[in-house]
Amino acid sequence: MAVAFSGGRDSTALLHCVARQAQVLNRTLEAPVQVLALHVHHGLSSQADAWVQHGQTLCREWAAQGLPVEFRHQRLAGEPAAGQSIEAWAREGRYAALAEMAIEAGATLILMAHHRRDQAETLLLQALRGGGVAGLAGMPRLQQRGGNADLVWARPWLQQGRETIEAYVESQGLSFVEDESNSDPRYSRNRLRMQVWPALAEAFPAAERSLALGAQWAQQALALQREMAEQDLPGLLSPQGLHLPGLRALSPARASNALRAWLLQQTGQVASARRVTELLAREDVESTLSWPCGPGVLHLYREHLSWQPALQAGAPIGEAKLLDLSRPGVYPQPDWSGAWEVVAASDGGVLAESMAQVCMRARQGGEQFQRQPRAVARSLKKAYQSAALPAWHREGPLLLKADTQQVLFAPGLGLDARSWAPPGVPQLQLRWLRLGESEPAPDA
Ligand SMILES: Nc1ncnc2c1ncn2[C@@H]1O[C@H](COP(=O)(O)OP(=O)(O)OP(=O)(O)O)[C@@H](O)[C@H]1O
Repeated sequence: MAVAFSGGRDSTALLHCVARQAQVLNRTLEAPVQVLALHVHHGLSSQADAWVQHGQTLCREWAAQGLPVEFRHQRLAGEPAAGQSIEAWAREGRYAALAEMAIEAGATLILMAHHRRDQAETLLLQALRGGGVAGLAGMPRLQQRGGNADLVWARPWLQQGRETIEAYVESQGLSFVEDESNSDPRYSRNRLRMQVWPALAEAFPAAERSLALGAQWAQQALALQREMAEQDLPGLLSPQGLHLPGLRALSPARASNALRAWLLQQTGQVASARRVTELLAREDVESTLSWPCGPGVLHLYREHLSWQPALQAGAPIGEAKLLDLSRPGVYPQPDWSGAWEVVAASDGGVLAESMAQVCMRARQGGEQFQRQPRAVARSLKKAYQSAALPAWHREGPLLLKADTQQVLFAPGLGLDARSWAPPGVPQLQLRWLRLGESEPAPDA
């Protein structure tokens, strides 16, 4: 068993409490329980090394006093992706690191020290962001994450008042660290804690308890929503996708619920309220339409919605790869869910020898592209902007000359004019085909 141990007051109390119970249990158990204290160093605070040190020392002292506790830690590598908040990056990295440490040590249960005040704050913050039932449900007591069925995450103190934990820490004389970022007003939770909570608790003394109860009701409502979607979706799904008129035949609330559940299953992301409302209100269900949606593209075709993951420019899809495309044929590229089609032509193409050694890779930024022979090469980004190509028409890898890394072919734009062969001489035309497409992609 493991405790996610930040070194802060609450997880110090939880770790101590669990270790004491394990100590008592171990007197009667044949195979003694060892409590792992798992700490994540986010690499964000100048204090973080000292927190690791503190955790290590504390656990050693407790072990010396007979508590069955062992400290482990992991430092996060990398940094937030473009557009990702530091908080989200740290949270994701923390959960991944905790899971990795637990699995490595053979633990199947990780306890976290969130308590009733944390739950009340979560509900309030979600409400203030306009969150739906899933947000208002706050944090679950038990959960599995990332499809890993071997690991259970538990919050045993979710019904525990903050004061009780404070009293425990004091009575046991526990030392803990204070994270200076907990008073940084740039974080909404801190603003809520510092500016709103004191006034709220004074005006409504039962606020913490009542809000935590509200989260419990929302958890029930969330379970009902999920059950409803499980009942409604199978009848609406076929190999063509989700039948939009069938969906709209349901009551508005059920239709919206089923659509949101399906979009979440497909994209792994919560759909925006605007997207859901707009899809359900569409009259032109016979039209062929596509929208960027989460990490992919949502298509409407013959009354059915389907979703395809996009291979985004710059995404880490495989390594750069050297190819010989100097002969006509189809060259599947499973990493990219597509294939190169090379056909013999007498104009609009590139000389076969230029295709004997080409480099295929994702966009990295900084590439140049020339659209016309008498134009100048300019940034690929600008070329895309002026071509006003929707993102999903830019799918597929770049092809570059292997020696100079000059772009030969860009998805959606086609061949770079610097490589065009003179008309009339034998040459090759190139197309990027997406898997499952009978028609060529509009690059050609
Ligand atoms: N760096 C970390 N390493 C391990 N677990 C962590 C870390 N940060 C947070 N946790 C876990 O997530 C819970 C909630 O996180 P939160 O950021 O509210 O904690 P905190 O204020 O840093 O510390 P505490 O909850 O211990 O007072 C913690 O109680 C702990 O179980």
